[in-house]
Amino acid sequence: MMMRPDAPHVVLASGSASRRAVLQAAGVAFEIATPQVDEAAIKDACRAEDVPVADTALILADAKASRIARTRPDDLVIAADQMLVCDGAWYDKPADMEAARVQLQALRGRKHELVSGMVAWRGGHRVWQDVTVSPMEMRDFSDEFLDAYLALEGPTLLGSVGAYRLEGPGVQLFARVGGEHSAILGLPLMPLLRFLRQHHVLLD
Ligand SMILES: Nc1nc2c(ncn2[C@H]2C[C@H](O)[C@@H](COP(=O)(O)OP(=O)(O)OP(=O)(O)O)O2)c(=O)[nH]1
Repeated sequence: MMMRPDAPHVVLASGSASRRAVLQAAGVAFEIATPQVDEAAIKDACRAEDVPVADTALILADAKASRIARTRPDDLVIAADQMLVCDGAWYDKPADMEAARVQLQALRGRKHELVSGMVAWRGGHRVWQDVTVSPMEMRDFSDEFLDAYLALEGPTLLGSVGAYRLEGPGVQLFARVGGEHSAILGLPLMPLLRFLRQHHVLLD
């Protein structure tokens, strides 16, 4: 690992397999803790109060980090939340495969943004935050292509805010993608690794 010997204990407050895989592959040593947060209720409240999407992502990330940080004041707790916005409408992880089909049909041939909010908490408060926006554009794929994609990927798509996975055959859904690959998968590494070096976690 690329960790400093005096690094604080790092906790990823997430139940996301994608985030865990991205951080692990980056050579960061961390523990996983899965926060119990009613994200839908927070999202609904933010939508009702016209909270901007970037602020909503940070509010959700804070909710996850603070739940775990409360009992771990000395650890560095990292959390993230990713929102999908298309022409002002917010999309969420699909409830089932039919919802995944409907969502992909709504996004095809159009541009959308993935808005990732990340926070770090230590000593009972937020010590860092970042918002990264990934511009995405789906091609106008056929229903035949969509049927084949849904059959191939199956329920793995239900864990993704876009009802797609960019890695693997999901890349065929797109006309163009923008920004870091890791940001699309839910954990923007460039800003996070910069912070971890500044916070004396990773070797500089
Ligand atoms: N494998 C994969 N996952 C993706 C992709 N795009 C988005 N995701 C996943 C990453 C996150 O797990 C999820 C975004 O939803 P959330 O930010 O609410 O996170 P989630 O509830 O899954 O986990 P967490 O809140 O961190 O416990 O979508 C992709 O292209 N590939």
